[in-house]
Amino acid sequence: MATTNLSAYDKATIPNASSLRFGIVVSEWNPEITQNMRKGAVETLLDCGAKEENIITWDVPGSFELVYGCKKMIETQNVDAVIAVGNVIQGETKHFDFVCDGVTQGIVDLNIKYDTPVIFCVLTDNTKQQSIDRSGGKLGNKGVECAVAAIKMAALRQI
Ligand SMILES: Nc1c(NC[C@H](O)[C@H](O)[C@H](O)CO)[nH]c(=O)[nH]c1=O
Ligand SMILES: CC(=O)[C@@H](O)COP(=O)(O)O
Repeated sequence: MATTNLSAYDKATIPNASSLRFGIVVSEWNPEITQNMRKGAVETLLDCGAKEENIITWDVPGSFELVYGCKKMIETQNVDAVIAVGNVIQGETKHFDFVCDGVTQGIVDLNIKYDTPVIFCVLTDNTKQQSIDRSGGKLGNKGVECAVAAIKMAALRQI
């Protein structure tokens, strides 16, 4: 059963992001996918009131490096939330499993260790087409979904 549209959101249900700072850490693997998600995330943050100067974007080599990149973003950039953007596609070997497990557990650990939410914007797909469909294709854009999550979690952090 395919997922629902990832890009649907109701601004009336989203806090205003005008006072919030966001970090976005983007994997360079599969850039045609990750750049589309980054673009969707930035456009959504801006649409919900975020200021362009309050969105800091860094690149890392691959999804496995997202964990360290998000760690440094939290430690040095005074952000209210971080969006980790990556795309892992199954190849011939078990490497897919280890990368996915590593980035997943690493982001979980960051959410436990730091008081800054890290949003899991990592597509872990069987095929390239699945990734295309979820990064601005027929199923929407994961970056949009994760930008909304980042705003909501940043607002929760301020309680
Ligand atoms: N195959 C994919 C990778 N592999 C690279 C790792 O993420 C990592 O950079 C390397 O193992 C060095 O530590 N990364 C992705 O993001 N997507 C892939 O499909
Ligand atoms: C997720 C990966 O690292 C994978 O795309 C690499 O491909 P392979 O498993 O064929 O080496």
